[in-house]
Amino acid sequence: MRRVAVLGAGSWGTTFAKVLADAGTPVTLWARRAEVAEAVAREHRNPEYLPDVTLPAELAATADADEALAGAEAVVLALPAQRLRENLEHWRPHLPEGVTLVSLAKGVERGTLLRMSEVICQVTDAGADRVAVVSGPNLAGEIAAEQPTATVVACRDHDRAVAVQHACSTGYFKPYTNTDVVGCELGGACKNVIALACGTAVGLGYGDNTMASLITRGLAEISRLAVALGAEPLTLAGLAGMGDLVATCSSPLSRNRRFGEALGRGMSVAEAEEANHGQVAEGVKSCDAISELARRHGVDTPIVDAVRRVCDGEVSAKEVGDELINRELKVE
Ligand SMILES: NC(=O)c1ccc[n+]([C@@H]2O[C@H](COP(=O)([O-])OP(=O)(O)OC[C@H]3O[C@@H](n4cnc5c(N)ncnc54)[C@H](O)[C@@H]3O)[C@@H](O)[C@H]2O)c1
Ligand SMILES: O=P(O)(O)OC[C@H](O)CO
Repeated sequence: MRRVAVLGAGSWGTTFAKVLADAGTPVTLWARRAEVAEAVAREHRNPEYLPDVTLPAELAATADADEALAGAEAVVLALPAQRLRENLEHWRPHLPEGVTLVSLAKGVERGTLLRMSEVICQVTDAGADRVAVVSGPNLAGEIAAEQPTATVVACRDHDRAVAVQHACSTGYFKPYTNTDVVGCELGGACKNVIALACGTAVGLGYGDNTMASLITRGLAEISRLAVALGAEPLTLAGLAGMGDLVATCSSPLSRNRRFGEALGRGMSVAEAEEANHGQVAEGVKSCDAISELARRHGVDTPIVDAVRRVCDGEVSAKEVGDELINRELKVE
C-alpha cells in the first residue's frame, strides 16, 4: 500500500501504526497532542500509552491531521467509539478520494445504536464496500512487544480487505480476511461487555468455572444478536468472536476486565474509571447501546443487560450475579 494514515495515538493506534511500519508500509500517525506526536517522531516512543516500547524509526508522526491524510491510500481510525463521529466530521473534507477507511474501534454508538462502520458510512458518504474493520484477540501491549497473534480484516470488498491484510502482515501479526463486517464488529463490541462481567466475577472472588460459564453464555448471546443483525454464525466462532472474547475475558491486561474487577470489589463506576488511569473501557460506554439494540431486535442478552444495570448504578455486582444464576431453567 502506498501510504497509510493512522488517526489516534492511544495504545492501539500507536501499536497498529508500529505493525504497519514493521510490515514495510509507509505510515503517518496522527496524535491529538503535539507533545505525543513529537515524542513518537523524534524519540520513537509514546511515553503515555506504550512507555516501554521503542517504535520503528520509519514511523512518522504529526499533530496535523491534514498532513497525515495527504496522499493516504487507507485511513485507519483509532479513536474510542463514542468519539469517532465528531472527529470524522472534522476530517471528512480532507479525506483523499476513494480512500479505504479502516475502523479499529470496538463499540456501538450511543443514541444512534450504529456500528462503527455505519457511523463512517453515514458521516463520509462512503459506500459500505470502502469500509474495513480490524478485530480479533489483539491486546495492544502484547502486540507492541511483538508477541504472535492473529486478527481479522473484514470488508465487504474482498480486494480491499486483502490490500489491508498485506499492509499489516508481519512476523508477529497474522491477519485473515472476512467479508462479514457485521459479525466482526459485533464480536468486538460485545466481548468488551462480557469481559466486564468476567472481571466483576473475579472481583467478587469467583473462579474459573464462573468465568468459563460467563464466556460461554456470553458467546451465545453475542452470536444470537449478531446473527439477528445479519452476521454469519461462523464468524462468531472465529478470531473476532470467540478468539477476542477469550483473550479479553482472561487477560489481566484488558481494560474492560480490570474495570469489571474494580466494580466487583465494590468500586463505583467513577472510582473504577480513575483506577483504569483514564484509559477507555469501551464496554462501559457501549453496554446501554448494545442492550437497547438487542431489545429492539427481540434478542435475549441477560449478561449484557446485567452489566448495563451495574454500570448505571441500578444494582450491585453481587445482586446481579445472584439474579443471573437464579434465572429460569432452560435448554442450552
Ligand atoms: N488497546 C487495545 O488493546 C485495543 C485493541 C483492539 C481494539 N481496541 C479498540 O481501539 C479503540 C481505541 O482504543 P485505544 O486502546 O487506542 O484507546 P486509548 O484509551 O489507549 O487511546 C485513545 C486515543 O484516543 C484519543 N482521544 C480520546 N478522546 C478523544 C477525542 N475526543 N478526540 C480525539 N481523540 C481522542 C486519545 O488522545 C488517545 O490517543 C477502542 O475502541 C478500543 O476498544 C483497543
Ligand atoms: O483492553 P481492552 O479490554 O479494551 O481490550 C483490548 C482488545 O480489544 C483485545 O482484543
